[in-house]
Amino acid sequence: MVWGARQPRAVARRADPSGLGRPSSPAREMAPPLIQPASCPGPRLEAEPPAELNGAETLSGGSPRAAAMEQPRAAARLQIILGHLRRPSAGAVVAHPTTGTISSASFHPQQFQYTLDNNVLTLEQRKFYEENGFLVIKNLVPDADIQRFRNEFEKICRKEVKPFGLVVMRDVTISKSEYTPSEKMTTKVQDFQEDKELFRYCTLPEILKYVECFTGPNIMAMHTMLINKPPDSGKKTSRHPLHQDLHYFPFRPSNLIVCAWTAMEHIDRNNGCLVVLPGTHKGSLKPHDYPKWEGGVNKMFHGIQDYEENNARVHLVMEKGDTVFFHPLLIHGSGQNKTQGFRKAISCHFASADCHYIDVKGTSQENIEKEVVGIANKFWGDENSMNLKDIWMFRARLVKGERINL
Ligand SMILES: CC(C)CC(=O)SCCNC(=O)CCNC(=O)[C@H](O)C(C)(C)COP(=O)(O)OP(=O)(O)OC[C@H]1O[C@@H](n2cnc3c(N)ncnc32)[C@H](O)[C@@H]1OP(=O)(O)O
Ligand SMILES: O=C(O)CCC(=O)C(=O)O
Repeated sequence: MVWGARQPRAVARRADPSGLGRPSSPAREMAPPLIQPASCPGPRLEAEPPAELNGAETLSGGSPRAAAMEQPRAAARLQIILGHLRRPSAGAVVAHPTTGTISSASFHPQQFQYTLDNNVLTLEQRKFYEENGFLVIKNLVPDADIQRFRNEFEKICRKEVKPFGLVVMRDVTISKSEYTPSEKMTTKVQDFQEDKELFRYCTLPEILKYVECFTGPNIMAMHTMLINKPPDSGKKTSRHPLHQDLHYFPFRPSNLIVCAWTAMEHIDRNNGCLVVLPGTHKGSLKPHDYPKWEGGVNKMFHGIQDYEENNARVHLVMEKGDTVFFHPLLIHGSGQNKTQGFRKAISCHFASADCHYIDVKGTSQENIEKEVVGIANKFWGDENSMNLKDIWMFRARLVKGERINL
């Protein structure tokens, strides 16, 4: 697998991040210390019975490794970097009217700190995101695009295409069985930034139009996934534990990061929909670690150890093309897939190019850094000894505007 590689700093970074005009102070946001106070504010939406949550996960199908062996490492990296520099940004975004049912809260525009005023979100939509930390836009991605993502995913599973840097993962319950290239053995593909067809998702005007409401105009695609949640084997390993995505990210500020997650088919509690804890984006980053599940846990599926049990949970039932945008501190996860089908969703975490990297040493993120760097070094060789920032710089790609810090 490839979590990343070193990129020359002179190429990838620029000084002087521009202001985004965000009302809240862009003061440096630090990673939380290892021991931190548990704080969990949170509004209430509809209270539902607790969802069963947990993880699904991965195993490399070997394509990055194969690719890496085909060419010297330094040349491969240079090729990627030059590719990034040549790539144009995604271009102008046309505004469309929005759809979606919104509930309101008692905010005034001057109090907004999680959304930007660019005439895309309605006032009600902004209020909803400010209050809840997520926003579902119905029917955002056209069927034709979803079909193309599906086709490409199937080609990857059959190994007809082997995108550079892609991580192919399989569920922990089959992680030690012999690998046969098929959709049934592929739980997730991650880091598809070099796959032209899948990466189209991150450049879709429909998506970027909304992303800009959270990140501002300079947009980086930081982390990409197509999740193929498998039918649960009975061990409940298809669950994704409740977590905050910021745990994985060594960049800040969190308010300039947003995830877009698009259902590729009808998704409900039966096949493992997303479950979110509304309002938890207003809390802090909490310590994460592996949940103690009897049936096993997928690699790197860390969960929050001490979330507020009484916090309301909302299950996001979505149709094909519906897209949820959510804040990286929002506590979320997904339940087990009780059907025989493979539940598909495609997602990208976007960040403002004005964000900056942080050092997570001495913070609660140190455990995930250790795992990620350990795997990257195993793959690329210790002599390259990458740190978390190098890894993220490797996979980050500009999709709109100007590459500034990240
Ligand atoms: C915001 C966002 C990041 C939120 C999330 O998505 S959280 C989850 C993030 N998860 C990940 O990023 C997982 C990344 N996965 C990977 O990096 C890879 O699939 C690996 C788990 C490292 C496996 O890499 P691979 O190249 O396939 O290496 P190998 O086949 O040689 O396996 C190495 C050892 O790992 C084991 N393994 C593979 N898949 C899993 C799994 N799903 N769960 C637990 N263990 C697993 C495998 O059995 C092998 O173990 P040993 O033979 O060394 O004992
Ligand atoms: O798609 C899912 O089931 C969960 C995805 C998720 O929570 C994540 O990757 O952060």
